[in-house]
Amino acid sequence: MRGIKGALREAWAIARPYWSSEERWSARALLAVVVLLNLGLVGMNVILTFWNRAFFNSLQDKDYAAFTQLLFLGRHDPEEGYLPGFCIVAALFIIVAVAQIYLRQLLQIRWRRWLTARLTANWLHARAYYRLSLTETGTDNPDQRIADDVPGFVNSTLSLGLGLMSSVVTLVSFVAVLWSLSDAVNVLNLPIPGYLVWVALLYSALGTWLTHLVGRALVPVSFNQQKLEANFRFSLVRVREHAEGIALHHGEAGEERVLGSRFRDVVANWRALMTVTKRLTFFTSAFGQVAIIFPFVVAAPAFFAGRITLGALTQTSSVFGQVQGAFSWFVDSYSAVADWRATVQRLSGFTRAIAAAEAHAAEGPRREVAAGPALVAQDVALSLPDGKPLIQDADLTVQPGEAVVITGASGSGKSTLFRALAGIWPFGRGTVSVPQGTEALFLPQRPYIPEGSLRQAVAYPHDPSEYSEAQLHEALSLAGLDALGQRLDETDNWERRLSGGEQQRLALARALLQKPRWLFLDEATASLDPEAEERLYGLLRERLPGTGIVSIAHRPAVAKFHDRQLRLRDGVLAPA
Ligand SMILES: Nc1ncnc2c1ncn2[C@@H]1O[C@H](COP(=O)(O)OP(=O)(O)OP(=O)(O)O)[C@@H](O)[C@H]1O
Repeated sequence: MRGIKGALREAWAIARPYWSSEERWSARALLAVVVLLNLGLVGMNVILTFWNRAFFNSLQDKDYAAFTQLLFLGRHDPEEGYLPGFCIVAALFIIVAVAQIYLRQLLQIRWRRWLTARLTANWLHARAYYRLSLTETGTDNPDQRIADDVPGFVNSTLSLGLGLMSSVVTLVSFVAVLWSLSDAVNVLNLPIPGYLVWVALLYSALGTWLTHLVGRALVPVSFNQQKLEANFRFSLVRVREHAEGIALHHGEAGEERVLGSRFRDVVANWRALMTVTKRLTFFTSAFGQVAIIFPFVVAAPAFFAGRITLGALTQTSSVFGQVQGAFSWFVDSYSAVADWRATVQRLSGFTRAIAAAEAHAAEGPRREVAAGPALVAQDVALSLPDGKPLIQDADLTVQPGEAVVITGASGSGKSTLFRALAGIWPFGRGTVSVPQGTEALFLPQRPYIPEGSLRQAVAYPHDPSEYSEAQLHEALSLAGLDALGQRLDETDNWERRLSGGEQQRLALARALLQKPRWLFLDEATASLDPEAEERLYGLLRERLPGTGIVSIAHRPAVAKFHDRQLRLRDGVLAPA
């Protein structure tokens, strides 16, 4: 119970912002209409049981006029009052059922749209996505949280909420009807008030309890099935993503073994699922069969004694069915509730992690506007996500047009310093001051190539329309990618299509095109052959004479294109 209370509180925390957002009035109005339509459906079900009674009475009485009236336009009975015809109720039922589902889906997509936009914005805002990728505190797959858990949360919250409401309303209204029918049906001539209600509730309670006993084994087994299927899919995806590595190692047999073992788990669990489902179906179908006849058996003595009509007998049966259906909703929904709780937990963990990342957003070396023309990093001390110090108070000043190379052993923290200079490393302190209005471009070892056309990839993150055709061609040609000049508008998975060296050339073309005032290169030419590396460094210096360059490089040949050389050793940045 406490678990449910906690889940409700967490769910409310996720849901509340939408229901009090700028869309609140349309959302609330839509929800109100959906609720009313739901209640309308329950109401029509009640009317249908009375209709059912009058209809069977007309059959028993061989009253053809009543029979046709009840089929079409309806009938006024001095005792029963007005009852609409079946055609009218059925038409109304169809319209309400369609409108209810349509508007509910509309509400679902609107809520999902709002929540997705908000979560995506928060995730991207203040670089929470980057901090989360560095620390990974229980937020394993943000993509899954946004793409799967948001619709899962919205859909199950609405369906469980509306299901609960209509089951309660159905239960209450049909119990009232059943109570009114109970007067004429009693045991051994002893009048027991609400006799049928007690029988129905006992029968439903017994049935749902037994269903629960038999069916509860299904929850962990089907949960496991989902997990095992996901593991199998994950292994398949790994083969696709690491196709080259596997092919180079001739690792097919090993992969087949892993895939086989994962799939054997899927099959074994499926067998368990089959066994539980078989047991459950035995029980539920037996119970379902008994349920058809049980209310007739209970009410039949009153019918044969002439105390109730055939219509009252069939009405008793259908009301009984409704009470039982509404009652069993509570038990049938427990696996849906368990899924919903898991979704709520994942989403609220994700939102908490984003909030924590946002709260720490101001941490790490500060970015400031420099007073002079130089780029200045001052007292930059960096640590790892776990707080372990990596670099002690580093200072670096780069004048416009000056080129500095930083070397250091592998793992000494060069890339981390590069991230700090870019202003994205969130662990540490110090300041990085960049002259006002100047642009800095950071090229890591593996350049980021966005989805889309090659034109967009070269201009990234700028709009390609900012550059002329000639400028784009020239930049590609200088970087040694002449052939790609003809394919500027081709949309492809360029990251996979281009070789490692070509991707680095593309990144250098970006620098030659965008002519930033500050250029940072972290092993950005490491995949090029030494001649190409030298030629491109020469070009950068020649074509971007006013640009301050900071390179991180291992190869000594690169050093000659720089004015100064620094070395990072034991956390200290000092002249080499
Ligand atoms: N997100 C992280 N979480 C934990 N440790 C990290 C993280 N990022 C980097 N490190 C650690 O920080 C140290 C410095 O890493 P960094 O990538 O800056 O080294 P580097 O000098 O650029 O090395 P290389 O020359 O091999 O590229 C390494 O020991 C690395 O394992």
